[in-house]
Amino acid sequence: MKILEIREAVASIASPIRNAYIDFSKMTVSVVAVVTDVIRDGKPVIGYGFNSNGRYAARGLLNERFLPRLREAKPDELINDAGDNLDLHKIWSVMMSNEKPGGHGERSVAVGVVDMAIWDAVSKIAGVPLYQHLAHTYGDGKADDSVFVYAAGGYYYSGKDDSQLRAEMRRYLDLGYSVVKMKIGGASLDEDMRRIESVLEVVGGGKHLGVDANGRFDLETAVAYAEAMKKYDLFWYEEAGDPLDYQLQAELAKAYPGAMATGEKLFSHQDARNLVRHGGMRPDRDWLQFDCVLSYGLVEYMRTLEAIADEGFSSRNCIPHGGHQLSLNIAAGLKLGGNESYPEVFKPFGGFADGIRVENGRVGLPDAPGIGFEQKTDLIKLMRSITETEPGANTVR
Ligand SMILES: O=C([O-])CC(=O)C(=O)O
Ligand SMILES: [Mg+2]
Repeated sequence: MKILEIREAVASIASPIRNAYIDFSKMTVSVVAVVTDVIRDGKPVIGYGFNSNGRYAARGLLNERFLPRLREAKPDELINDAGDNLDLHKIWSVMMSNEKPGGHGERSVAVGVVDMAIWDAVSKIAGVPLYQHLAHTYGDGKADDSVFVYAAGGYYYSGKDDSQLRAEMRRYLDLGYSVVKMKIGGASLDEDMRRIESVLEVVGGGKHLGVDANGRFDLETAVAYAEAMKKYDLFWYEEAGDPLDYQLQAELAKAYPGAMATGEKLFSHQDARNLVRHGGMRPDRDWLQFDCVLSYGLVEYMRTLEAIADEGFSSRNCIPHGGHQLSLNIAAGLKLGGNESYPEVFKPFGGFADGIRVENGRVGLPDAPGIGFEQKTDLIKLMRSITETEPGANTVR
């Protein structure tokens, strides 16, 4: 078997929302389609991938380095020994040939997009949903039947007041979520506490609310928020300071007895290992949010899971950033603590297969081969349409 073609396109996920650091008015994602010569149900198997959200499309890196390496490789450098499927680990090494270690930058995003598409193709060729493939190949053979998901939103945008924020959170509860998340750090401390208290009235207590500062605070501000929020006993306090400031995180742990969460902007297993070694994160209560697509894909994420295990953390400590179906499959197949979900933003890239409902804060997964994109009509339609145009003509829509 072989890869016949890899198509690349860029899609817009722009919206008027804002977190404490950026607005999303120009946000884009890369989409790739890996076309194989394997026929299933009378059609060639095509794997799809996209790069989560928050880091912009990686078009230059894909076209200058990572896709040419795959196109130039001999077919047997990319397939397994039996010759009947692609080999993710070999493909990863081909993409990363002639890349120095460290300084991960955003090449990890480009590699992650391709990695997602290959996992989709591999599980379609194997004829099973990816979560089952993962449970059989790397786990204990049995995937979780459902996954904890929380509703991320609570963004700032112009003209949004507390009653709109409360109404948004009520919609999430009505959809079946039991935990919601809102942004902090984009307003004054007093204003944010008012916003938090207003949401707490709706969700019924701190255990149902996480807050996310998106890395905005210095140590003094992070601790001031910690002091002010301690009494709420929140689900978690996310990304207080700069993602690479492990000392800040460790100091915060001393001031904040509640659960902390971070890691969405760490893009390699080495960075993840540094966080759990030096960031004061506590396996008995804290959460790790590495998003595999932003961080070299699932091949690397498995190394990350090993690295955190060496420091006393379990896969159940992980609730990845990004709200995409790849992490949902990983959560079920490799037994993570859950997954993020964005019921109202980053459409159609976030969300679940059509007809799958959230119940008591948990979702099931579709029973079809692959990641489940074909079972999410709006997403597959978009990914097909932008990757089926003439090469080079694929534009942001
Ligand atoms: O606002 C963002 O960039 C997304 C984010 O942090 C999250 O989902 O945790
Ligand atoms: Mg976040």
